[in-house]
Amino acid sequence: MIVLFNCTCAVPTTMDSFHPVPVKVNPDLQKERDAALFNPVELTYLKDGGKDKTERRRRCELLAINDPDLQHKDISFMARNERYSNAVRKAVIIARKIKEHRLTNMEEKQLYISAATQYDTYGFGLHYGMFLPALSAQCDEEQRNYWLPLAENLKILGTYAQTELGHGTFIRGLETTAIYDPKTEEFVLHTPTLSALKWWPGNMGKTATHAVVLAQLYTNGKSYGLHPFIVQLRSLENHQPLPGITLGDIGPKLGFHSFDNGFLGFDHVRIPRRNMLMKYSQVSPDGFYIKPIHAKLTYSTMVEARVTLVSDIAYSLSQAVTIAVRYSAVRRQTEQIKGVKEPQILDYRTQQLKLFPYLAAAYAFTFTSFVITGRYIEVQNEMNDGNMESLSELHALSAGLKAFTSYVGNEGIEVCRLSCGGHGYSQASGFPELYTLTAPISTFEGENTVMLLQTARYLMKCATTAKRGLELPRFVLYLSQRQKGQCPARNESDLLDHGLLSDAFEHRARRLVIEAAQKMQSNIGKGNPQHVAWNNCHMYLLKAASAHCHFYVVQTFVKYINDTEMSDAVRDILTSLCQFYALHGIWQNAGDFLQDGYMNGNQLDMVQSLVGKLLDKIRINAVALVDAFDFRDEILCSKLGKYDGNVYEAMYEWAKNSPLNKTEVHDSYNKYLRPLMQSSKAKL
Ligand SMILES: CCCCCCCCCCC/C=C/C(=O)SCCNC(=O)CCNC(=O)[C@H](O)C(C)(C)COP(=O)(O)OP(=O)(O)OC[C@H]1O[C@@H](n2cnc3c(N)ncnc32)[C@H](O)[C@@H]1OP(=O)(O)O
Ligand SMILES: Cc1cc2nc3c(=O)[nH]c(=O)nc-3n(C[C@H](O)[C@H](O)[C@H](O)COP(=O)(O)OP(=O)(O)OC[C@H]3O[C@@H](n4cnc5c(N)ncnc54)[C@H](O)[C@@H]3O)c2cc1C
Repeated sequence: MIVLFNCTCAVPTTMDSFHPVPVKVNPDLQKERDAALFNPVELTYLKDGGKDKTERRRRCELLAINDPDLQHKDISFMARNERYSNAVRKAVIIARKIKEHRLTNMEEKQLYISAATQYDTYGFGLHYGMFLPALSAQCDEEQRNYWLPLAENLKILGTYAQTELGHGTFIRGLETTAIYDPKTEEFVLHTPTLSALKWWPGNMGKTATHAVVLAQLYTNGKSYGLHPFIVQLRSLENHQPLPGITLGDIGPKLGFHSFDNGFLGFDHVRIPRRNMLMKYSQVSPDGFYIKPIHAKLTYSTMVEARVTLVSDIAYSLSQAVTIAVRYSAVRRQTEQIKGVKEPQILDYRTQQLKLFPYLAAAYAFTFTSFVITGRYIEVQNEMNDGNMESLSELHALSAGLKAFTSYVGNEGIEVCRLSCGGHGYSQASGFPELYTLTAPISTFEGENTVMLLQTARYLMKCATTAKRGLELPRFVLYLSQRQKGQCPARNESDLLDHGLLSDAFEHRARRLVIEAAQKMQSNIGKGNPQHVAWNNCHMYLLKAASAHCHFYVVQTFVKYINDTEMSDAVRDILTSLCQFYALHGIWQNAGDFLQDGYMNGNQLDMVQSLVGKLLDKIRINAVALVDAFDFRDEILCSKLGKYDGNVYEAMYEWAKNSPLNKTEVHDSYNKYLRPLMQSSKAKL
């Protein structure tokens, strides 16, 4: 370890940190760092997967942060047009620099991109995020050889065009048609109605030259459902839309201001037969259809994206708690004893109760993202060998976790913003961008309620399988085990046991899944058709899916601590954080644990008391816990969350840059105010 800080206060911090040496660290923040009971760098290494990986990440980030070509004024001071243009400019530079820096590894590229884009969207987000993955997953060998080099070398720029104006969730109901014409060996793409216009695809409004378009396939007069097609949208010479194609931007949104989400219509546009992506299903030249080995393989791009979003949410929530915890350490408010300095707001129990559940969740989701990413890779390998057995499991897991984590993540970011009082509302805080960037994750890649219902659908099947005594996949194996009676905790120390806490969430999940299955059965027993019974049982199904995901996260957190090598000090704080995550979850959902008598009032009292006690353990380490996320100021983009804690100086400097401050007297004074105030009527 090296001594890095040459600060004006107390003892220099020994931290293997890559933050630049600040001239002066806010003394309150320094005091927090000095008091921490573990070394945050150790936790950084753990989170990154080892010291080497941390160093590599930091190198990639610095390459972007220190690059003069990637600098620009704060996006908060840009209008939409300028933001879009800036995002495209940067995307082009990023592409060039990735080559120059020889960043060939996917992880390194992503790290570089995320540091270079900071808290804005990436101008080629859909190209890399969905277009390339869709091509990789859905092209056959020959198509891959043709399209991938073009896409990878940015000779074409792509998007993923699935959603329509009238249809987003229910994709079987999409209206865009692709009718095969064997005479010319072409598909004819057509938008039959207004509601069939493709609507929302990112980078489609102004940027993309190509799209993977999801359309209803017809051949030999028969409909075969949704299939992916690669379609050229714009000329590669002058970027004009091609004949028969209508394109545009859908207008400003809640956020994503630099993104050109677009609309797209086809008027009998012809594409070659081989533009249907044919890895899983094919149409022969004479129009014969060959079906895929699994009906839902067309949806695989969405599964991949949902897995990635769990990591994105963990990352955004980590940023939000970093800002809020650091700010809460430097912000002082409300004199308690006359003449004595106002306390740090982080000392208020209510502030801790706002922030620490999300601090714990940020870690829980980070570890969960490791596990689901690992599982995704395993299943992908199985599928590459032609084994589709685990696809349903992966779909249920990724859909549920994407929904569960993004609900909590969105809520957490908003709570963090509120916890910063008025300054949280300023763009200087970073929250408006962070919130609006993360908010649509609850909607895109599958609306959250719908995704939880998909998980519930899978769990209902598993409940039936379990009842029949048949084998279940590992992550739902608990459904085939018997309920364990009552929670055995006799005192507070019992309730700190990770095994006991995990069992409590397991019990709750199993009970709610079985209850939902019974409600479904009794609804169907009353003569209701399946879809009516399903709708009647929505409230049980949603709760069951959510409880299942909650259990999965708690179990993963526990397992991570048990299975990972770490120092005693880090183990100690992660243990407290995990206990807090679980106990707070029980406290917040007390009804579920009391409803069937699994826990009693006395145990709940102990849970609540422990939540209070753990606040102290986390309080002393809170700043170190957020430091361990290791966000540089240039990446956090928040004046409230600055590493040196010099918040007020930073806010004042930032405000001076507001375009309204360019002139001392604004134009509107001469145009409107002066005539008003100097008119005879306005005289007092
Ligand atoms: C922090 C910063 C982040 C910055 C990010 C910047 C970049 C921004 C990028 C944003 C990009 C956004 C892109 C998009 O949004 S693309 C569009 C995404 N759209 C969706 O996700 C649509 C959601 N709808 C669906 O997935 C399906 O229609 C739905 C699953 C809801 C229903 O499908 P369907 O009606 O066909 O299915 P059924 O309900 O009848 O079920 C039939 C069986 O199929 C199983 N199933 C469903 N989906 C899958 C799947 N993906 N894989 C495997 N199996 C699946 C389902 O469980 C049923 O199985 P059983 O019959 O066995 O029960
Ligand atoms: C920022 C952003 C970027 C996007 N980028 C893309 C993109 O690049 N490409 C693309 O193709 N699409 C994109 N989308 C579209 C996105 O995928 C859809 O908006 C999303 O899938 C939700 O579908 P929807 O809008 O039809 O919602 P709806 O389904 O209309 O949802 C509205 C309400 O109906 C409820 N509901 C719907 N169906 C059911 C059901 N079966 N049971 C119970 N409740 C139900 C939902 O829970 C919700 O409360 C993007 C969207 C956003 C916001």
